[in-house]
Amino acid sequence: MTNYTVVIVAAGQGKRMNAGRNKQFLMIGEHPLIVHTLKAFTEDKKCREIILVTNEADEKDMEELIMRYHFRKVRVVYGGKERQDSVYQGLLAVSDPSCPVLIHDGARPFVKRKNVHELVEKIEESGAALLAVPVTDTVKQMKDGKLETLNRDYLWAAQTPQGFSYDMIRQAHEKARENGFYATDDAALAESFGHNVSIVHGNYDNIKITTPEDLQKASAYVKK
Ligand SMILES: Nc1ccn([C@@H]2O[C@H](COP(=O)(O)OP(=O)(O)OP(=O)(O)O)[C@@H](O)[C@H]2O)c(=O)n1
Ligand SMILES: C[C@](O)(CO)[C@H](O)COP(=O)(O)O
Repeated sequence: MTNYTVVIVAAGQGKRMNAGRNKQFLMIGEHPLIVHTLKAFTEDKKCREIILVTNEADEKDMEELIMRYHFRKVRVVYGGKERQDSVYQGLLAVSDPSCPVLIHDGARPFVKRKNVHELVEKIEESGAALLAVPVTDTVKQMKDGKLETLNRDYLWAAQTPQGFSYDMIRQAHEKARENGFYATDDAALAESFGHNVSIVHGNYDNIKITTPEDLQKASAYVKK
């Protein structure tokens, strides 16, 4: 398996967490959220470079964490208004465009190395892939007053990391910026650019910490 780069986006506001500060610094067990996420990659020999995208206001605290935990291979850059803008800033900072690039939410601390490696192998085969899990609820679509039940056999919940060959995802981001197109994940940009994106079956533990309830679940998970 080849080496890879990861862009970790952590420049959000954490509004739905309502903690009065960026949720990335909230404690899960003994460590801040973002430290759990960083460790998933700093401890992986296949990960060559980590671009950590942060807010200007959080830069000092992020640098302090990086020093305290002796994290190597991490470079900090500033993000943008939307998640997609932050990813783009991260992509601009990547040193080696010949490696596949993974894009990961700082807010997903429990990604498993096995899944990351399966993802990188799939990107080597097909150029673009994401971790996702089959949806377990019945999903309804309400549009123009009409309710429809979507066929669950075809539905997957998208997670991160999502990974791509560097040139392809950078071009997809640039095209989206030209057209003012915003999507909630990076795979959607590759799809809109006409690329096939493969799914790698992820893990239900790879949750995104979005609300106070997620933080409680995460704390229970690390205790276990
Ligand atoms: N302008 C932004 C917005 C989001 N993110 C990052 O994208 C990930 C997924 O976003 P989300 O969970 O929505 O985080 P927040 O934007 O912080 O939360 P909220 O939407 O509740 O404000 C997070 O790691 C977040 O820090 C980012 O880097 N830059
Ligand atoms: C990219 C993502 O994690 C896929 O599930 C998700 O869309 C990002 O979260 P947001 O709340 O849409 O920023």
